[in-house]
Amino acid sequence: MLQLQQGICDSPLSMESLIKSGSLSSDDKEFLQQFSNDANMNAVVKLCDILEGYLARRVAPVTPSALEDVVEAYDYLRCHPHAEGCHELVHLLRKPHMKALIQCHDDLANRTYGPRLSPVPHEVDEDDVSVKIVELVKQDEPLGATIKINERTGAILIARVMHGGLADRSDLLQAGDEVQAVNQVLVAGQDPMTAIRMLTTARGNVRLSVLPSERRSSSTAGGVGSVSSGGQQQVGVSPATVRVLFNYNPADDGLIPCQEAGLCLRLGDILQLLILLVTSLLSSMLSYFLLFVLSKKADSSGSDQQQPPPQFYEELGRFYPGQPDGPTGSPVPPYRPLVLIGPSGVGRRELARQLVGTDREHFALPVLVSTRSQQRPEPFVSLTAAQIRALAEAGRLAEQWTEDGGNETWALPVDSLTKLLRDGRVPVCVPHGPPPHCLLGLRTPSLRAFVVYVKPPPLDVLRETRAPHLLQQQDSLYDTGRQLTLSELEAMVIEGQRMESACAHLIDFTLVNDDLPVALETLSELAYRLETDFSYVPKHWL
Ligand SMILES: Nc1ncnc2c1ncn2[C@@H]1O[C@H](COP(=O)(O)OP(=O)(O)OP(=O)(O)O)[C@@H](O)[C@H]1O
Repeated sequence: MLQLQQGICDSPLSMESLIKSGSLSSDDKEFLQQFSNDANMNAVVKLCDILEGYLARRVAPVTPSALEDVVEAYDYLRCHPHAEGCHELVHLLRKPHMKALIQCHDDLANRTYGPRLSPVPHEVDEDDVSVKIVELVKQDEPLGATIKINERTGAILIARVMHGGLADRSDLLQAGDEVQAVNQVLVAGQDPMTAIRMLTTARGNVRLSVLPSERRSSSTAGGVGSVSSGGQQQVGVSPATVRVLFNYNPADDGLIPCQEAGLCLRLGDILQLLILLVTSLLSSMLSYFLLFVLSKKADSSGSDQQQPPPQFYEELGRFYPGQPDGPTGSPVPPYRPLVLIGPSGVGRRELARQLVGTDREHFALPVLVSTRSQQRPEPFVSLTAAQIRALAEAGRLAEQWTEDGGNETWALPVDSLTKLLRDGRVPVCVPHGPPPHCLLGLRTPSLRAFVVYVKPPPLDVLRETRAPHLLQQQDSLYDTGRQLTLSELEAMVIEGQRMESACAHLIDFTLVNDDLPVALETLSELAYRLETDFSYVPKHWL
């Protein structure tokens, strides 16, 4: 039907001339006459004209990275909740389908809906002699592979195979294969543009003569320490992301074989390990690195510190990856509870209270349960000891402790946190006990708590910022009910150092609490950014 309409649009006179020609019977002529006079038919033809005109127009995206701009605007508005009209916009931008729409825009603008390229290989083997004949059936779609020229030999090589493209689907071509001929026309030694032209213009059955790369056989052999024909040792480490648990500067290390090639590591950094082709120098560097890591492990295993299990990390998607497990089946925003740890008196409660005060619709202190019956400033739900015990036995408590000489049992129920998360709010928790124990029920795959270590500043800054006369002046501002003695400040610094080194593997962010308003602003920015940026979590949480 469309083709017929298109034919009519293309040649408006052809119908007329057909009717006038003597080749049609009178019935056919009458039918065509009625057909061409029909109002609906004319409307359809007009519609075709309009659509054709519209399709001929090129629509260009205003920006290729709308998501970035939106995230920036979202962050800004979240940190400035009092700006006029921002509330509604934040609410709108928070919606998962809004993100999907913007992401879709960017995908179209960047044409990322097509197949993705696999990484460029570093080396190509050239010693093979067996020729492989590959036959592909190619219509209008591209080959799905890029080629490059080996400058030394002039060989035309497959540089990359696009994921999901024709070459990839055929499973017959591999990065590193040398293309010798296309449809029996030799390309070896020719200008790569000629080869590209031949590959792009060829249609139907395309026959390629290729010298296979050895990469395929060596990579499928896999395994640690397999040796390829090039004499290079291939380490069978799959790409992995790990977290650095200690500071390391190669310049301070007298044992490293090549200091210039050493990596500066900072505690908490995320390292991505890729598959390596290891030359002898790199091999010795890697062995050194592994020995170094092992000796670090051995160093600390002598102490009473709890050893973290070896853990790989994974990127957590940003900006509403959306988990379809909301109460109504709708996606839940990817909020994570914020957990503040730190030595006693460092200001965790103060920061938590103030953060919640900046945006009560978004942040909340989780409701505790207790056997206590009288009220306290912080809200809690009174339960019997048996009820709390039942929750503990069912694994529904993130933390439990006693107060008043063991007379009162207190607990943080997991449900209190999940309820807030489901309501689209971020729970801000201040665990009662010391880490790492207090984090066991919070750093779980379902809660994925983000741990902020509130670090005391150096003693002189502590003395300055927590001086009694300052506290009195700031009473109204900070609601400070507690004055710390000098010995408490000293103990805070020592305890802070111990906690930081014992829990390094559990800390996601270190916040120095020197100036309270500055620390609060950093915490608030971090909390909002966490919702829009990538972050790393242990792989087994996902
Ligand atoms: N940066 C700061 N400058 C000045 N005073 C501060 C600062 N941070 C916290 N404070 C004050 O220090 C006191 C202790 O803070 P807070 O009660 O929050 O500590 P905490 O870490 O929760 O300790 P604990 O775990 O023992 O309850 C409070 O009076 C608080 O107002």
